[in-house]
Order: sequence, then C-alpha cells, then structure tokens
Amino acid sequence: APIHDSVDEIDNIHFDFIIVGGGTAGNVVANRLTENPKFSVLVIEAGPSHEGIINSEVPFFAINNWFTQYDWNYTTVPQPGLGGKSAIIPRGHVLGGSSSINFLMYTRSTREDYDRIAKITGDQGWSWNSLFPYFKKNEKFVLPADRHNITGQFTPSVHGFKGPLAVSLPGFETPIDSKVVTATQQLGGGFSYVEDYNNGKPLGVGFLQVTVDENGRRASSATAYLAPRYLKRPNLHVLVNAQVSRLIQTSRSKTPSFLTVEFRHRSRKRLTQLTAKKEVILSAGAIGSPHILLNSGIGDAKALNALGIKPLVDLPDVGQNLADHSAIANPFVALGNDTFERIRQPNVTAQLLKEWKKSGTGPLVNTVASLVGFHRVEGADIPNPDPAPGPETPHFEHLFANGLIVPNAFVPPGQPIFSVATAIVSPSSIGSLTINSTDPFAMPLIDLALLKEESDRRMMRAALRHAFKFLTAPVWDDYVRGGAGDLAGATTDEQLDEYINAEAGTFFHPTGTAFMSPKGSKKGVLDPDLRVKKISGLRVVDASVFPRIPSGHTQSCVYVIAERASDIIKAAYT
Ligand SMILES: Cc1cc2nc3c(=O)[nH]c(=O)nc-3n(C[C@H](O)[C@H](O)[C@H](O)COP(=O)(O)OP(=O)(O)OC[C@H]3O[C@@H](n4cnc5c(N)ncnc54)[C@H](O)[C@@H]3O)c2cc1C
Repeated sequence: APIHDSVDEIDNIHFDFIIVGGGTAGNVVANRLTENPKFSVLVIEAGPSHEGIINSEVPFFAINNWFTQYDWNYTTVPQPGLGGKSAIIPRGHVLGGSSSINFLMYTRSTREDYDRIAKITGDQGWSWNSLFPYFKKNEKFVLPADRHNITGQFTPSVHGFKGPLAVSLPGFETPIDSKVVTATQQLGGGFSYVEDYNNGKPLGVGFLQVTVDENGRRASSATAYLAPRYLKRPNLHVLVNAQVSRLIQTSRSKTPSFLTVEFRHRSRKRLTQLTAKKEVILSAGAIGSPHILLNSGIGDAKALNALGIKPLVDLPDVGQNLADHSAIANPFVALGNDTFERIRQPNVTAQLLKEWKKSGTGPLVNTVASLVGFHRVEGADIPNPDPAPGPETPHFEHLFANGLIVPNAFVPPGQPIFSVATAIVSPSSIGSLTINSTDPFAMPLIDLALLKEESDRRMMRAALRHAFKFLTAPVWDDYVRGGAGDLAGATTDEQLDEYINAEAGTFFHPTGTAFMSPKGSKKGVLDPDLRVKKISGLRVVDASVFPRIPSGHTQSCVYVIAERASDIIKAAYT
C-alpha cells in the first residue's frame, strides 16, 4: 500500500493493529507484523513523508532539520541544573521519527545496561545475550562511502549483515581522525583504542559507527523498514500528517481496553476515530507516548482530576522517570583550516552537495563526528549510588569532531574549530513529563532534569577535564590552541560551572516515561511484555520503555527493543 495522505483512502479498512507514530520503533513493528499476511496494520504519523527531504538524506545536513516542520520544536521547562535556563528538545516530526533527523551515531550501549534492565523487569529476554540476535537482525553492516579498508576499525563477528538498517564507518577521512588515533597511542590507559565499542564493552576510543548506507545516504527506520518493497504489502498502511490526540476506551471490563484512536488529519476539520481489532501500539516516542496516555485519562488519577481530565486508569508513573543525557559541544581553536567551518561556507557546501548527489561521496557523507570515546570517572567523582550498572559501563562520552558540532555555539564566526563534546551517559538526575492543559494538542511540560543532581555536574566537570587531558597528547601540539569562545581559559570549578550553565543542553536521548517493571508491580507503566498495566490491548514500544537510561545514543537501543517487541506481539496471536 502507498503512503496515504488522506483519511478517505483508509476509512473503510479494518485494522488488526494501529501503531501510533511512524518513528524509529513504530516502523520496525509495522514491518515485522505485516510479514504475516493475515495481520492488517495501520501506522498513524503526525509528520509528513520522509521522501525527498534532502536535509534528512544528507548525513552532514542533519542539523538543518531543527526548527523546521520536521521537528516538534519542544523546549524544556526552566532547568535548575542549567542555572535556570530552558533547553531546546528537537524530535523528528516526519516518517522515520527521530531516526530521520538524528546525528546517525550507532552505539548499542553496554552488556551491563541490558542485563540491568533484565534484572529490574525480571525478564531475561531483555538481557544482552538474549537481545544480541536482534541487534544483528536489525543491522546491515556495509562498506563506507569511500570504500576505505576498515580492517581494525570494527569487529565483524558482532555485526549483522542482512538486516534492513545500513550501518557503516565514516565514509570520508577528516584531518583529525589519524591524530585522534595517535593520541590514543600516546596516552594509553582510559584513552586506549577500542576496535569495536558495539561489542557490549565500549570503554576507550574508537571509530564511530553510523546509520549511513554505502552510497553515503542516511538510513532511517523509514528508508529501511518502509522501503518500497515493504510498502508493496497490501496489509501495510501508513497515514501521514495525522496527529493522534488520545485513545478512547472501548470496553469497561476489569481490564478495560482503549482500541479506538482519535486523530486530526490536515485534510479534515473534524477529528477522526479508527478502531483496532487486536491492539493499539503506542510508538510516539518518549515525549509523545506518555503525552497521549495522559490525554486519554491514563496516568496519575489525582493530577488528571485536578486538571479536569477524567481519570480512567490510575497509573501514577506515566510521564515519570524521564531520563536524558546532558551534553556540551566543546569548541577548541584549531590551527588547520580544513574543518567544518570551511565546508559550511555556502559556495563550498553547494559544490560538495553536487559531488554527494553525483557519486555519494565527499565530506557530506559523514555526521558531525568521526571518533568517540566512552569513559568512567574515578574516586570521589563516582556518585553514590553509582548510576552506571557496572564497571564496564561509561559515565561519560567524548565525541571528536573536525569543527563546531552545533554551528551556533558561541565562537567567532569562521574560526576553525576542533571539538571534543562531553556527555553524561550514566546520569543520576531524573525528570518528568506532565500536562497542564486539557487540549491534547498543547505542548506538555517537559523536565529533562539536565544536570539537576550535583553528582552529574561533578561528572560534567570531570568530563571536561578529561577532554583537556586528551589534548595534552603531543600530537595536538601543532594543531590545538586551547578552548574557544566561553571555554577559553576556563579551569576552576567556578569557571567551568559558568561555562556549563551557558552551554549545556540535551544529548537528545529522552527515555523512560512509560517504563517497564515486573508483572504485578505497583511501580512502572508496562509489564515486561510492553503491555500497559491494568489495560488490555495496549502496548508501548519506543524509547519510553527503558526503566534506566542506557549509556549509548539511543536509536540502536530503540531498534532492538522494537525488534524483540515485534516477536512478542506476533507470538501472542499465533
Ligand atoms: C537531533 C537528534 C539527534 C540525535 N542523535 C542521535 C544519534 O546520533 N544516535 C542515536 O542513537 N540517537 C540519536 N538521537 C536519539 C534517537 O534518534 C531517538 O532516541 C530514537 O530515534 C527514538 O525513537 P522512538 O521510536 O522512541 O521515537 P521517534 O523516532 O521520535 O518516533 C516517534 C514518532 O511518533 C510521532 N508522533 C509523536 N506524537 C505523535 C502523535 N500524537 N500522533 C502521531 N504521531 C506522533 C513522531 O512524529 C515520530 O515520528 C537523536 C535524536 C535527535 C532528536
């Protein structure tokens, strides 16, 4: 079936499953369920089709999607951990969801991260060993755009080569790449080179793996799981430009069901309702899914009552447990001038775009970093309790980039930059998502709790000092001249704190707002099979489900959850 942009085309079809959100997770589930020709599936996506969006297709242009119609353009409530300022929260508002606009980094997190989820939920199916086949099922590891020799830059045995989602190594060498590798040799210890950080034990520095195909194009859940050969299936339907407002209760038994989905499509003034025969699956992301649940009267009964929304199912943890990674894209003055600053000059960009279109090569095939480091803090900087699940899980991350990662960071225009981003990947801070309006289309209140806990701030200072230490490797002597912009000269705790308050923001990884807990537990929102507690016929499959935030960038974690979820759902109906 084609991608529909009209409700009339699907009004009279009966669907077994309605998936809310055609994002990273939603399209995986839609694809896998429709492998069974007996299941009829509808995906309802708020944004438009992903097809033909150049800023999505060209990896280096990812950031151009911010503040456009392809971005939900959320902002946080004021963040005490950032000195009271608010932070932007980009989220994909397009088929493919955030996988269509993200920075394409492919990091699975650690064995310990998943084993902790298995322990918390009491379901060994979420352990690293159980999920490992699903990582491979998701992935099609391909050669990079420049076809360089990748021996020693990844470990073949931990990758899949036949899945839908292309993953590769950077396809264009930047001037810093070999210097970063040399620095790992000069410094050793925690800075040592790792061949493949996706083997479950990532500590050290290695080449970044990315969701880019062999032709230098973005691979997203839309390009992969809704590829033309899948859209041909007569039982797979996708409706775009349709924003779901809420779910409507369809049975009043002891475990009620909410099989009717209400949404607004741009082709109709009135709201439309469609009812699933078997299940509704919420895949609207860590912000969208809890928002829809709350709009539907599923959440903290007291809070909903106070707001004037009739509570239908009391689940106080909906929207709670919101965790994210905090990050800063630290700029240092580079002495070379072959940096992103050069290729961002409009005439140079235009030339490079021609090359990309013609041959799928050149600097635009890369995302904004080419190597990554995963590290732990030490001694008094280790929080008590330690938010990392074990000694092989990082507390913080470095990203090495050949220029400014976020072009509007406060540095002199045109100044060549070398960036070492810092991100807290095992945070202690926990925020929440709530609503303060009965209008389902109003923005929710999003508290990412960025650097809220003092222990996270302490880790951020340690991460910055670790970056300074990395730059003491002799290889940088004739390449880096110290911090740029606000970062220049910052060394004391006070100076670093001032810098952190001004520059820190989200690493774009909100999770946990509809988290799993053991079956029968009063805490949590989902059972380990992703069914919403106290309700029948409703699951959540997306970044909301994590009881603890994984320590890697979250797209791979979401893909793997969605692959297993699909098998769980299939098994329930055969
Ligand atoms: C700017 C940015 C950079 C990132 N960089 C990386 C990276 O480099 N590597 C990495 O691993 N991760 C990265 N991430 C995070 C990663 O992309 C997300 O964690 C992951 O894609 C989330 O998947 P999801 O299925 O939970 O949600 P999404 O992929 O966001 O999907 C949710 C979908 O639901 C739709 N939706 C929401 N509400 C409604 C509604 N009411 N009605 C209908 N549809 C609705 C949305 O439009 C969207 O398509 C980044 C994210 C962003 C935003």
